[in-house]
Amino acid sequence: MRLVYHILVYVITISPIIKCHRPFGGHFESLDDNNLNHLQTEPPCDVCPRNGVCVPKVQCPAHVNPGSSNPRCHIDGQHVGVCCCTGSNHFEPKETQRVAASIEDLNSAHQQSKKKLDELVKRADSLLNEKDTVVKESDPSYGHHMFTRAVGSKAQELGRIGFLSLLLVQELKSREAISAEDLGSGIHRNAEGSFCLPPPLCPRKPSKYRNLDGTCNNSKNPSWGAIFTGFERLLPPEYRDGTWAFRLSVTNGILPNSRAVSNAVILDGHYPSRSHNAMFTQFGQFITHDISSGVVFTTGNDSAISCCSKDGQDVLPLELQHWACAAISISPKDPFYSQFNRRCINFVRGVLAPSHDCLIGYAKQMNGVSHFLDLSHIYGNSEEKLASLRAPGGLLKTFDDFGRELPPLTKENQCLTSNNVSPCFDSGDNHANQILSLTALHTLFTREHNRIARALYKLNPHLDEEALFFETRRIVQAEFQNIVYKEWLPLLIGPKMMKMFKIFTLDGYSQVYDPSTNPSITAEFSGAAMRFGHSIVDGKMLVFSPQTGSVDEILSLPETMFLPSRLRLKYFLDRLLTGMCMQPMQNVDPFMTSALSRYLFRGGNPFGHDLAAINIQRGRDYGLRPFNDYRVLIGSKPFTSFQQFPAKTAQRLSSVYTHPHDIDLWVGGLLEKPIDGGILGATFSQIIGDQFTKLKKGDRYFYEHGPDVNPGAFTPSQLSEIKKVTLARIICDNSDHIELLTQSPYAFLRRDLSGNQPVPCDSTVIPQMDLNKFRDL
Ligand code: HEM
Ligand SMILES: [Ca+2]
Repeated sequence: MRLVYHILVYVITISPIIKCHRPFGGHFESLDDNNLNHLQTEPPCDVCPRNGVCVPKVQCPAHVNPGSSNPRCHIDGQHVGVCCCTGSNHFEPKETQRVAASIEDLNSAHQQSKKKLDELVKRADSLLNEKDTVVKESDPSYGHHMFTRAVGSKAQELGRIGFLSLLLVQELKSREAISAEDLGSGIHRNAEGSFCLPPPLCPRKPSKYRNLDGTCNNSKNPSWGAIFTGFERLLPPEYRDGTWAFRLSVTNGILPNSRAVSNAVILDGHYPSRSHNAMFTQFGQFITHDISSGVVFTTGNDSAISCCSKDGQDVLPLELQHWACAAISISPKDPFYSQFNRRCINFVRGVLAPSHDCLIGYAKQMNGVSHFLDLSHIYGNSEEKLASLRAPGGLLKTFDDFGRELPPLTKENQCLTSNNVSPCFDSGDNHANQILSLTALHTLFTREHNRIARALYKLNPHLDEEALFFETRRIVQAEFQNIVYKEWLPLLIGPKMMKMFKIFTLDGYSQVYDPSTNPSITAEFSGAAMRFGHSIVDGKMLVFSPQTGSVDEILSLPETMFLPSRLRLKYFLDRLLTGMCMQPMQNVDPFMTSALSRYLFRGGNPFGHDLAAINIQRGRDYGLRPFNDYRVLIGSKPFTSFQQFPAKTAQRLSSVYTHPHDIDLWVGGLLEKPIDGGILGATFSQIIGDQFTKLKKGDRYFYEHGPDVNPGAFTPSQLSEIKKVTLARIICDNSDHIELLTQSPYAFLRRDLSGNQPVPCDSTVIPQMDLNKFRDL
């Protein structure tokens, strides 16, 4: 119990109060917060001038601009931040209006860009007749396609409009009708409406339940957080041309090849965590799938674009490449792929989102799910999808496998094999089959919905089916948010960050809803920071029988991808859940299992994809700035010499990168030492802390917000019941109870930690929510 107690105390401890000694000016001893190396010489002070608000540095990007003066301050009298008057804007507001392009320029550029798009589409369609331009289903790249495609055709349709906006910007830029600063700030008024979308129509009286697609959450900005909108940015992108082209090295040459960086810096290794378990890892991916899903371009007939030829033996010649191709070439000396004669990793660029506000600028990549934590991967993002998932009685459809409820079956091509014996499961996002442990979480939350719906019906027989379904959804969404903020996130970023971002879960309603906070996922979060998760995946999956007390199976990861049929075995779910809670997570470090860096989605092949190379390339696709820029954003020092890294790391980095300033964000973030009480370095911690702050402050329907702001608010007594729910309770209530009859109370920590030994599921140590508080809804 003692170790768990310490970890939890960690999570809720208040760090010592830093006193504000003097007003601005003068010197002070460095307040090195373990990893928050503050650079300025100003002492912090409690009161911000010019009505500024004291925020963590990551939330005030304008502070990095030359000439900006954001004095340091104490957040809550305890943590060091900066006084901010610019919010999440990248630039200080200008006193003079910028000169916009003339209407004539805009109109003619508009015509030109439409013509260009037509030509590009025609050319792309004609490529379909050529050999090797579409990915074969047997190729590892096909698994990647299955993972990055959106539900339905709307993403690609809207992506065309987003792409048209980009062509317009590029045309304006070639005419010098748009300034670099306009591109950087991403704002420039559009001339004609067809580039942008009408705002979503919202009822005057807001609904008690969130919209499925995330629209109408914010009454002034109803598209904020909606599906198919763009990722926002902490810092403006770094594109070579200011719009979409991959960035260059500081030396003006091209950046090192993404596969070469993966080979040199991201190694395979086994470094198990002493505290966190594989359930923590899996829940991270489950959270990700709710809030972030980049979509990549497909061909006109929605097939997977291939940028490689002859089964990956080469990169396609330029004249045969789709405009969205950014293939990663592989060196003939590659230590792994060379033995299979592979010289090319397929890579297709992310779809661009059209804007809702008719403002254009640099490319913004599209999110293919609602940005909010609303279990959209369970319920879907549209009426049609939800209709296909619903069953009578306020329930979600399930597949009754001899009395065991599994997610419903799908005939869509989402698995490597699919027939009556080897089922393939449906979900809100079509990604549930990616890995068995993910399918297990989909199973738990689908069952939780049905468990609550049945119980609510007994308490509220008057409720019609519609109300029963949506009341249940509201409760399950709240349980999920509670687990994310109360259990999972503190174990990720640690108590200091939770405190600094003010996202601790306290009793009662929270008072932090802020209608000026845009909840959207940032490109930095999606394209790099949250991908820390790829480093904590173990190449093996433990299946453990609690009944016999022995390991039942150790599955190698590739065997668990898009092959969910094991879940049909009577004992499997209980044994898998037990194994996930027992097995350690891998540490966050520059090590990644070769199951992801060499064998990803291998199917029947002796090799697979390299997820590390893909992450690096995706960061460049998204225009993420170098790692150093984000270090400066959070108040840490940039790296100016490779010698500042440990010797071996320095040698690996310098074998590929020309200068430390070129290091990609995902790579650099994994190299940082974890901060106190957390498992991530300072840069990833702050990018992720900022994101989860936005997802709370900018979500009107957040479960803790009270009736003054939240149309779906719970009563105080209902809220305190929801706050009792832990993942351990969800596991206990929804496993098969064939072998899993006990569970560790802290489901994200290893079962072998003292104090976390399994207790019977009806033990009060794993509290239950009293649904009686939901009578008379
Ligand atoms: C076996 C486990 C996993 C596999 C096979 C996997 C695979 C993938 C793949 C193929 C992509 C798309 C890459 C691209 O084209 O850019 C992706 C994206 C991503 N993954 Fe994972 N992943 C796994 C686990 C995780 C975990 C544990 C986390 C977090 C804790 C995570 C976070 C992310 C994020 C944030 C993205 C970007 C999502 C987006 O497109 O917006 N993944 N992953
Ligand atoms: Ca969502």
